[in-house]
Amino acid sequence: MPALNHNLQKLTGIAQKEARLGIGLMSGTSLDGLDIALCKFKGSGTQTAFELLNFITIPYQEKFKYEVQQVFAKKEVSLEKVTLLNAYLGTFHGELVLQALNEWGINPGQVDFIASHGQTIYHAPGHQHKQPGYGNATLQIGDGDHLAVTTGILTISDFRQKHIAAGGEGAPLALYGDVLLGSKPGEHRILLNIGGIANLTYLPADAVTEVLCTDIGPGNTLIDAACRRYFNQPYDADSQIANTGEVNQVLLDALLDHPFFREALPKTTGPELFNLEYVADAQQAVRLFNINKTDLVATLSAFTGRTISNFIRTHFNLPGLKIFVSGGGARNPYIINYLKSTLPNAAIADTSTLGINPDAKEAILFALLGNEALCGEPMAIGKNPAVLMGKFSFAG
Ligand SMILES: Nc1ncnc2c1ncn2[C@@H]1O[C@H](COP(=O)(O)OP(=O)(O)OP(=O)(O)O)[C@@H](O)[C@H]1O
Ligand SMILES: CC(=O)N[C@H]1[C@@H]2OC[C@@H](O2)[C@@H](O)[C@@H]1O[C@H](C)C(=O)O
Repeated sequence: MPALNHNLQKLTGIAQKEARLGIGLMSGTSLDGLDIALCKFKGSGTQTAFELLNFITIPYQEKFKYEVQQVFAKKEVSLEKVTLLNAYLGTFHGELVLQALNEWGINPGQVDFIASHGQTIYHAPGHQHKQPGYGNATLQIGDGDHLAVTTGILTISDFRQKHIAAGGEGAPLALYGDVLLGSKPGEHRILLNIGGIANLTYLPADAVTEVLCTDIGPGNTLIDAACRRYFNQPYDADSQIANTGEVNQVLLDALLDHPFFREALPKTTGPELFNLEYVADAQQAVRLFNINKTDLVATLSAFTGRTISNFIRTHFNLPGLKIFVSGGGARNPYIINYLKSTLPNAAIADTSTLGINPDAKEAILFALLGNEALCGEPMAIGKNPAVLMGKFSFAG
């Protein structure tokens, strides 16, 4: 039998190791920076033992954010810019990984794999694009080959395509990590992530078949967009703006009146739908042409709170429900207080009470998916695609 080439030999060696060091990378819809989580794994699937060794978010510079925004969540963009950014981002993320490893005093040679989400620039589930003849689609850029060659580390990337190929919408992938890291027999749990978009995984006390993972609607994306446009701030730090505004009930009702909220579950969305045009359309529908901008931020914050609490009350009105929050929205007091006051029967805490750093959770998820791609088996969870995801890029 011919010998395996050096890449396949190395790959097999990593998959068969007793313990693996993996880096998970997440660059979310908020475009705030690159989350880098260095994790140690033993085993896979339900036998996974995992430890977060280091975590950092390296913030993006304004110039870089501006470049990505040119091609982000827009129907028409420069194809040249997409092509340039696809390569640039892969190399850039690789450089940020090297920077983080240097700060942590770790030699890249010690790391077995990188699992990279890339940057979503367009998410197009069928219910949103409505183009006849086309199915669900999504596009993440930041090619894995560039990461692998820049760092010298085996890289696994582009996780969402397999999920779509196997019948999903390409998101949320949180499901696979949440089941492994967050389930507890005997407890009804919700793992709620409030990033640009809010999503949750419902983990019932016993039946894995009833696990549900879905996007809910906007998380911080509309609040951030209004803060950028009207206050020249990237976000509403500690809800300082929302807390001084008044919620406009008429606008809030108009924002809530959209077919997305009536779509079958599970469903996904993104800033392609939830953007300032969505807000302008809602204003138009109720002929509210002038609104004080502080009240607008309060109303958008209430919109996020209301969609999340409506969703949880409608689908999981259970005694003893425990909700664990992650993502930047866990640090938005307006949203968290809104949830606490409208879901009085649920215990709400952030995921640190589970030993999961709330800012690191999504980067950990991708590290975990990378570990599964290397040595796991497809997991059947309810009706979700039972597939291993990710494409392999070798350094040499
Ligand atoms: N102190 C704070 N006060 C209010 N909001 C905050 C605070 N810190 C972070 N945020 C919010 O969290 C956002 C970043 O969240 P996160 O990093 O979870 O998003 P993301 O990973 O890009 O999103 P997604 O999960 O949708 O891809 C910021 O843009 C801001 O809206
Ligand atoms: C297409 C895409 O990038 N979706 C993200 C986004 O951010 C939150 C929400 O929308 C979620 O569906 C998803 O990310 C997480 C990591 C997921 O797939 O679980």
